[in-house]
Amino acid sequence: LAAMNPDICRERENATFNTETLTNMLDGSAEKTRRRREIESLVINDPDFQHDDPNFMSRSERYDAAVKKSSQMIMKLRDYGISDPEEIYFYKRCVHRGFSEPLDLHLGMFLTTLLNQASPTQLDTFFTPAWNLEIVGTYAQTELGHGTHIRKLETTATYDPSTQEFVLNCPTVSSIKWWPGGLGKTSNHAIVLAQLYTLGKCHGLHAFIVPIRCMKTHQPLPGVTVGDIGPKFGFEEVDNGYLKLENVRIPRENMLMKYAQVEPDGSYLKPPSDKLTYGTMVFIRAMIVGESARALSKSCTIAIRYSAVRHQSELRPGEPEPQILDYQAQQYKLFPLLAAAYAFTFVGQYMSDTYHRITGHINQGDFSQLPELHALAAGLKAFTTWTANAGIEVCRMACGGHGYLCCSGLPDIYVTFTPTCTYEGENTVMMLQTARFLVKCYRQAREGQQLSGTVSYLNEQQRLQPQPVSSRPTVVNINDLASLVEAYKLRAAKLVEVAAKSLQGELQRSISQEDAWNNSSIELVRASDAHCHYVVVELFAAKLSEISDTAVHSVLNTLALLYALHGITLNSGDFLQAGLLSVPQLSQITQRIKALLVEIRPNAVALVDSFDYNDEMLNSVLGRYDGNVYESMFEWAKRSPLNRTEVHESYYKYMKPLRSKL
Ligand SMILES: CCCCCCCC/C=C\CCCCCCCCCCCCC/C=C/C(=O)SCCNC(=O)CCNC(=O)[C@H](O)C(C)(C)COP(=O)(O)OP(=O)(O)OC[C@H]1O[C@@H](n2cnc3c(N)ncnc32)[C@H](O)[C@@H]1OP(=O)(O)O
Ligand SMILES: Cc1cc2nc3c(=O)[nH]c(=O)nc-3n(C[C@H](O)[C@H](O)[C@H](O)COP(=O)(O)OP(=O)(O)OC[C@H]3O[C@@H](n4cnc5c(N)ncnc54)[C@H](O)[C@@H]3O)c2cc1C
Repeated sequence: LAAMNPDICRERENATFNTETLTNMLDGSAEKTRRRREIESLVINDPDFQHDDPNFMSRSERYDAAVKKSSQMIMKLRDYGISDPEEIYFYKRCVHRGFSEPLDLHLGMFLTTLLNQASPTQLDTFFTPAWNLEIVGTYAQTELGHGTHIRKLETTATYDPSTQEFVLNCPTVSSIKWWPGGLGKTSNHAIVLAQLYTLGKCHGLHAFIVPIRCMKTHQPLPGVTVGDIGPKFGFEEVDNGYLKLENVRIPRENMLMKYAQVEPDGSYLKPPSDKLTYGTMVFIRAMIVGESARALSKSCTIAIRYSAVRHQSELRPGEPEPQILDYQAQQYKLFPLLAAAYAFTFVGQYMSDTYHRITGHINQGDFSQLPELHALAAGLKAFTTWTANAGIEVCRMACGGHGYLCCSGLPDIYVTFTPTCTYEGENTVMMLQTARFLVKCYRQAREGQQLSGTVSYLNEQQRLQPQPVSSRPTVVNINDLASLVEAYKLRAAKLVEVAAKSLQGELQRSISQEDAWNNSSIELVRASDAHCHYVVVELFAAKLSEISDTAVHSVLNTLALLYALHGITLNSGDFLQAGLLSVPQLSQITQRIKALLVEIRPNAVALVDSFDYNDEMLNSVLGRYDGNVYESMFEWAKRSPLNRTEVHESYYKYMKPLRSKL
């Protein structure tokens, strides 16, 4: 066993707080940490889950290995009696080392849609076989022609009362289902989103359980054309697929009927809200917020540990080369991202709690908070994925050339994470959904309604009327987190107002509501962004009040200040324009940020250690806990398939003959 790298040892010795205390806080409690580690070690010590490096495998081999692991995973979850969704998720993440896998859509969307949208009778019929993996399903909504504007999806489900069946059709090329994970080769069923026609009338999108492959032979059923859509930017383990349905008949009982129903005679019963069909997307959007935190915290772990062991260039003449983590510019790249990773972890927990709380009410028949849940999940999904996506790339470049190697782990994190900006609702489109809610709330507040929840600040609009900057006291105290939260809130209020006024101005030019909306999109997206930024800063600050350990409190307070101040510098125009900040304060903020970087520096490694990614999960030579990066990089390179023979066959085939010809 190689000794621990001395630099990284020193970093750990210099930390001012106990990493285990912080890990427990991130997990929720010491018991939760213990259980998570227990589950992870079940996987790590399991010989069935030892695997070849996917970087040295073809796509087909990678898919094969992933299906093998997924199948074993299902058996083992059963054997160990792990059935809590959160614990399944820990286990799954560890088995697949953070990669997406062929059963994701089955576990994340097929089962969830069943649970939320099937009637009790349908649950009896479908849930147990799906839980036992006899039924393997996916969520087939997107078509070649439409991903975003789902009201225009073209797949139809037409009810035939004579046989009490639905007849499903993809009538055009653009109506072919395209993208669903696990659809190409793995699934034998799909939840298909289709336009429901009954008694000659279209009732919009509804969800149907459609068998697509024979349960015995796994061959596609008659009328079903199904396959893999081909290699992608990443997601190599996943068989994202296409599906064309031609006169495929399914029983009436296969339409999910918890809310909307079609009676045997074809009459249609409306759901209490037609947005309930979109519920699974809200669930995954809420989950993605936590994924942003994970992707960013992993990337920071790799880049910060590596920066602690990497020495480069000369800082002071005659002295040894410093750790690259000592460069202010390096700290300025990484520490705000570290702060964001912490912020998003707390926001992810909040989003998950909020989802479960409001879904609880929905299940009791109270739909009043659905619009806020939708707006929050959509906005925070977009806000956090955009930041994390850009942040992963910053971390990669902060590792210099070695960050470009697959063994750094960073390319895989990036290609696996980046589609979260697109799937489950393209980010710009999601920001515009949040803006729609904000503008509505703004108008309600103007009409005198009292708003509650995350938008309650819009109640204070009278107080926020524009005043000349000079006549108004400067709002921000840059050393006080509560004051920074207030500034973010006022910025959000201001930008919501700017967006609402833009709409109003456009409408006064007597153009249509829709054109006014399109002509105000830039303001609308900015308003949502400011709203989400406020929510994140507010939640980070609120989290601090729950921390009793003074050492941990102190270091997280520093991170929260850095997160808030750095966000102000990135958006200084907004704060200046709104009169929330003065020009001299901007340079004070820069000075304050520099001081915060210095404060964080001795704790940087401990702060990433606290995320508690074991080496198997991190899968990065640069992010290794022991810091022995060069040795393991050399070992990894030796295993490259090109090195299997000393002389590659291409030499004999092309180079050698060429030489004799010249
Ligand atoms: C024993 C216990 C068992 C437990 C088992 C539990 C199961 C789990 C088990 C284990 C857990 C393990 C976990 C496994 C991990 C799994 C990992 C999962 C990985 C997932 C990978 C995902 C891959 C990707 C999938 C996809 O991408 S699916 C497709 C997603 N597609 C979209 O998101 C489409 C985006 N478009 C839209 O959402 C909409 O069309 C729109 C653009 C938002 C709306 O357009 P518009 O035309 O305006 O819509 P309208 O219909 O007119 O509605 C306007 C109106 O509605 C409101 N609205 C809109 N959306 C919603 C919503 N979702 N909810 C509520 N309200 C909504 C909108 O605000 C408007 O309201 P107003 O009119 O009032 O203003
Ligand atoms: C890896 C991956 C996995 C996926 N898995 C699934 C799955 O399992 N099941 C499934 O059903 N789907 C899946 N999808 C599809 C995914 O949900 C869609 O790609 C996504 O919803 C975006 O839709 P789109 O591709 O039609 O983009 P488009 O809507 O065509 O977006 C293109 C551009 O147009 C802009 N735009 C579109 N509408 C508006 C608007 N109203 N206002 C302003 N700008 C607009 C967007 O901002 C974007 O810049 C997956 C996609 C990927 C990449």
